[in-house]
Amino acid sequence: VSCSDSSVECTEQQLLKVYLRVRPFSKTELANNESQGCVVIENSESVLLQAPKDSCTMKNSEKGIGQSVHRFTFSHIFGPETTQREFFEGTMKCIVNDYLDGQNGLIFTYGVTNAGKTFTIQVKGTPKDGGILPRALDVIFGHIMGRQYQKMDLKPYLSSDVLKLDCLQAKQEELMKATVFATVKEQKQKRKKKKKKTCMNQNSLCKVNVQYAISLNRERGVDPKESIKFSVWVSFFEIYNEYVYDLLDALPTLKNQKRPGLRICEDQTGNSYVKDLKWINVCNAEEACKILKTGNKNRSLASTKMNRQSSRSHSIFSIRLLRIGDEQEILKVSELSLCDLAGSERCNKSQTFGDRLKEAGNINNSLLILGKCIAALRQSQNKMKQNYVPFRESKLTRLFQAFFCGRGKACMIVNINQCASTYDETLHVMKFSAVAKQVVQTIQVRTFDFLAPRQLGKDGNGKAIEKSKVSSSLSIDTPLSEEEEEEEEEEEEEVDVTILSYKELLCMIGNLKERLTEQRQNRLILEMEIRKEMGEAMFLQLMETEETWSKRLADLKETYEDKLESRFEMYKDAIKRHAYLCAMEEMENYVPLEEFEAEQRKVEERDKKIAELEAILKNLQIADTSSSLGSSALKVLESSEMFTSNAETGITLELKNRHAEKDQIITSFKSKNKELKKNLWEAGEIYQENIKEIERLKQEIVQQKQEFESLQKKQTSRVFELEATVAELQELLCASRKHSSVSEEVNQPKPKKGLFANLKSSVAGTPLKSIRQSVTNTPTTSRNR
Ligand SMILES: Nc1ncnc2c1ncn2[C@@H]1O[C@H](COP(=O)(O)OP(=O)(O)OP(=O)(O)O)[C@@H](O)[C@H]1O
Repeated sequence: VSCSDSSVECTEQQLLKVYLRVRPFSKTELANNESQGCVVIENSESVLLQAPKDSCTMKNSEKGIGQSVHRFTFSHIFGPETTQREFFEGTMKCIVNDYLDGQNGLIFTYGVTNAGKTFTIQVKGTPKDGGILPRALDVIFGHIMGRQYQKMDLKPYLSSDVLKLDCLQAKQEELMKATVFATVKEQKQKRKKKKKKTCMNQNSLCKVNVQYAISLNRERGVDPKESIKFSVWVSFFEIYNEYVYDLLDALPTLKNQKRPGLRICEDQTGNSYVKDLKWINVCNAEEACKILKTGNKNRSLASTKMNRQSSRSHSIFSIRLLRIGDEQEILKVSELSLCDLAGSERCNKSQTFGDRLKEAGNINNSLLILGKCIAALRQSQNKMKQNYVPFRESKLTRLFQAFFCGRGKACMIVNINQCASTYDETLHVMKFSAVAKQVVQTIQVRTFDFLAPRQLGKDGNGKAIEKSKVSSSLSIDTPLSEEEEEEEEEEEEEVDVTILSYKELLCMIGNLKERLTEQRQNRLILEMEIRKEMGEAMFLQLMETEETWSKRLADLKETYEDKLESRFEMYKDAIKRHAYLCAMEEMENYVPLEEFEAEQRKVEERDKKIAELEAILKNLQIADTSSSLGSSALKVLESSEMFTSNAETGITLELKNRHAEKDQIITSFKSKNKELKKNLWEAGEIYQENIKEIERLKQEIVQQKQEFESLQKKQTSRVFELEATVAELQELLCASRKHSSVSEEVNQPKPKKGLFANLKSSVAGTPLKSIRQSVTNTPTTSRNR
């Protein structure tokens, strides 16, 4: 603790208290095998988180990214068996005590949906087992018991001031309170039976808690006869989709009517407050609980996959305690705020769509900014220099800003469940809280004189109050249209200038200028940090996406492979069937390769024989041989045909045997078959040609025979002619010889004359022997003749 002036200001530095509460398993969770030993509480300050098999963390650690086991330390850890009372005493006692001494306090619960945040703060379940809020109320009212300020003319105003109300305004306050309670009554009448039971429970709870409060007061050494009076005021609002709504405003009855949104402003001290928020004066814990109930009724709840009654907004219940002196002077105003943050679940896990998706986006965004603020606060401590803290980026952090900047004590309650299915989210929450735990808070210890609240109204700025009241009534009664709301948002000034004097305005401008320069300087650093953070977040997201896609890819590959395989089998069968049918159809024409080759050889042989035949036929002189050759060629052809038909029967058998094993050969055989057919056709052609040739040769033989015979006849007739000529010549010769012998005897030989004389000389020139020889060359038959 460091004090600059002990009577005026003291500052205290302490680490932000972060408590962990582990929720027990529900029956359904146990049945769903959610209990996989993910959360192991080592001792009251340390917990071990072990990644279950199917979590992203485990998969990443298997890839070498990150670890599967994480250890976290907290200010205190409360196990699943911890009762509500034990939890309250372990966490809230100190804060509530400080609050009663005039210190501000903020408690916020953080955790995934269904982790027990609302259970921890409020009265979910049985009323006997109330959370920290009803218990804190009991302690507060126990503390001020018998010392309550009975009137309603001193009302909290702005962030920490008090407004002095006149009679009429005080009456209006009473009326407003009655209106709020009337809605509870209406509800009560509807469920009379249930109400009786609840009231009894609440009464019994109150009795128990009042006794408990008295004992606490005794512990704290409170004097019940102290002259100071107390006035307690409560408010309850929610931040839903970055809009602030008063939960004590009745919900619009008309369907298209919009809920009036409230604005966050800053007063002259720079502290944020919700403008026009309803503050209700409560006399006891029961009344405060009624307010809580009314607000809960108007709260944005929805049934998500993970929680049937999930809070979709951040709700803040605030209790302002006015310490009033003997002369109605305000000595102190302290505020205790309990914030039930919406679940920090991820969209895919909770299967959010439409409105739920938008809500989740806004919830995650404001929680992200809260995380950024906490990280920035921690960094500025480490670097020992002022760091830009983005408080103003979300409504939630704007309201929390004062608590982190010394206006009071903040404490964080981290709620987790032990379910394996939400492990990754739980780990994220734990990492967030690990950063938060390192934040050092600088708390201004408020002494009696320090920052005494301003009392406005009767002796203060009456004009400002009037204005405020007018705007308040306007804001509450007239719902703004969407455009108007947007316009207002744009025009919105952070400070409610209506309450400031000219000097204050100048001062504020100066402050703003300073802040602007500071912010400009910090902007570059912030940008770098954001880039880094974004990079890290994107890397993680990319890793997750890659993993999901690679998994999907593998699955797809597998299914396609299966499909392809089955389709391939199908096609194979179809081809087999088709080939079989084709083969059956073409069975008669089918000739195996060996047979085809044998046939080819035969065709070649036949060609040879035909060639020989042709050679023989050319020799026209040997007619008999040629005719016999022709017949033998015919026989050869006939035998080849017979051979082919025999081969065909063999082929059919062969095909049947081979068909099953050699599907692939079918195609090649088909082509060969075609070739064979072609060859056979060619062979047939040749065969036909040969037959024609043989016919032609036969005709030629007959023709030549005829010519030969006619030639023979001509020769014979020629021989006869020659023989006749010879006979004539012989006669002539004889006659000439006789004549020559007579003339020799009588006269001198006479000279040769005319044809006869020439013939005689030629016969005399040609020896008789050669003539006879030519005659002997003629056939014997003709010679005989
Ligand atoms: N410590 C506990 N002991 C027994 N039951 C618990 C405890 N904490 C929570 N539960 C039960 O768990 C369920 C979820 O709790 P709760 O609604 O408080 O979660 P939440 O974190 O507020 O969820 P959301 O963020 O969605 O509003 C409730 O049924 C509640 O009764």
